[in-house]
Amino acid sequence: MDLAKAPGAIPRPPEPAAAGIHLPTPPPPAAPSGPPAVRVRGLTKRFGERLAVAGIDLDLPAGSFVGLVGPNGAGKTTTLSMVTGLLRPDAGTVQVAGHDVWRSPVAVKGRIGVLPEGLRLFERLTGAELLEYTGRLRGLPVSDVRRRTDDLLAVLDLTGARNQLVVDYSTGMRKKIGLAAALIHNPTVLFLDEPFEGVDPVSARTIRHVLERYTASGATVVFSSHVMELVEKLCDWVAVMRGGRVVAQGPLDRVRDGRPLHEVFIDLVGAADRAEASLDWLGGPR
Ligand SMILES: Nc1ncnc2c1ncn2[C@@H]1O[C@H](COP(=O)(O)OP(=O)(O)OP(=O)(O)O)[C@@H](O)[C@H]1O
Repeated sequence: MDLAKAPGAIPRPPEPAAAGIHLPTPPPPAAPSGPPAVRVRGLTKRFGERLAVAGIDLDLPAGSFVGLVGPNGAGKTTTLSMVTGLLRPDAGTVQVAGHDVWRSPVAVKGRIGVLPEGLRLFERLTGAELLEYTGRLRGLPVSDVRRRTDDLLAVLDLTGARNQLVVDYSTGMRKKIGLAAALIHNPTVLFLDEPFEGVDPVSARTIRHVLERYTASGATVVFSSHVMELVEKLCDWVAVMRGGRVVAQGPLDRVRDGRPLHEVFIDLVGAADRAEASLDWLGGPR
């Protein structure tokens, strides 16, 4: 299949000199061989009184596998929605592959694939029809669309369900067909919000293989997750959010600093030992 060819692939830049948990606002990484996959400056979003994203800066190098992590309500989905042009920021700028998301939306949208949280699919199409429709919307020739549809369905183990209506797909199958739709135009940067949520281990492994193959071609994946083991296994770059701020970002090994990621995460997000507070009745006499 032609996913691995990635014509727009940008070579992976060297690691920046300094970034990690001891430097909450690290300097932007050097990117001598091209623009970073994502460059965010001062990105801000308020919902009423709530400051969901508080003026964050992010520099995600091209060619990396990026994990965006943080506790519930940290601002990950809001950030990804603004970075992918789905939600207008109150302030700040976002560039993807060197193009401003809000000034050049067409240039950006042609270069990205998105699997958003709570993805709505065209339920009354079959899996194959959904991919063919998406490919045609992306402006691909019919012959390419057919070939890519067959390839994606095969790699994602959906060939047997190609003529089944999407409404009848399971949660994991929906994630996989959504991923296929996000990949069909061979984007330069792929954004995935919780791609492994509700997915069984076999489907998760299939998705992982597809993503690893895709990044090996020089493309960039940015995904949000709560599963530190997965982030540790897949990612070479992480950004940690808490309360609408980026509290650490950089190469995984630099952020981890020799410790398991979940320990670093708990330190960074300041998890209090709340479970012991006031549940003395739980498990007591009934
Ligand atoms: N449409 C909205 N209207 C009002 N508040 C919102 C809206 N979307 C998000 N928020 C608030 O913004 C904050 C950040 O939410 P967001 O969904 O970005 O967090 P998250 O890190 O993705 O969380 P989770 O891991 O639980 O999915 C939360 O306090 C949330 O309640």
